[in-house]
Amino acid sequence: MTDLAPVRARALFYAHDETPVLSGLDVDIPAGRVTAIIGPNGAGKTTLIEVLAGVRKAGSGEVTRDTPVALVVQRPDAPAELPITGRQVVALGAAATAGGARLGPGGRAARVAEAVERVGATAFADAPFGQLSGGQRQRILIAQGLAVGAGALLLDEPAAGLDELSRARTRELLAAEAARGVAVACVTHDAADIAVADRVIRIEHCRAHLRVSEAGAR
Ligand SMILES: Nc1ncnc2c1ncn2[C@@H]1O[C@H](COP(=O)(O)OP(=O)(O)OP(=O)(O)O)[C@@H](O)[C@H]1O
Repeated sequence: MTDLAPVRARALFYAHDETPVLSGLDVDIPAGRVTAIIGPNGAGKTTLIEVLAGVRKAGSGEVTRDTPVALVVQRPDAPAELPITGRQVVALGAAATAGGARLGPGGRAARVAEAVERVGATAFADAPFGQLSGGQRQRILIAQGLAVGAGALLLDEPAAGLDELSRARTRELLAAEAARGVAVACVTHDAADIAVADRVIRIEHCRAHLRVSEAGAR
């Protein structure tokens, strides 16, 4: 018998206004695996990941989260004068973690520094977030997700805007998180991300067509 996935949805239905986007989906995001969520533009991938993370409420069906979930959103525009550094954005992730308060200021700072280092952002982390390039902001957001230390890490196109080195580094990071038992799901259009994913969920036609293939690579 297989363990229940810590993040899962059953008979999931979601509509934007009156338009059904997700209809009757059963989705598992298992621990220790990287699940790629793929499909054409407008298929409902972002909607799915936001419903799984709990930032959107399912219209009907059941969404279960047995673990805290960190969501890495697509990089936002940010005004250049926004008074927050990249490192402070990452610190919001460390503060959000279940054990964040117990860590204390030194522990949280160390966790932030580690996450910043893992995404290769040390050189620019202390610049204002709004003055970073799009790819640099994206890397800061990935670091924020890592700093949460949640049992599930859901990412919406983390590779968008990243150079090749940063894409490869992100793939390695996600595999490392899965290797330590995190349930990882990643919306992506990147062929290399899909090739190395343990599982692939394909969403098509804006609704219920769902295919899961298990690579079983790990
Ligand atoms: N806030 C919204 N209000 C109304 N419709 C929306 C909203 N957000 C998304 N939609 C619609 O829901 C559908 C799914 O959008 P979603 O962003 O989930 O797709 P996606 O698969 O992530 O697309 P992409 O690959 O282009 O990022 C699309 O038809 C889109 O137009």
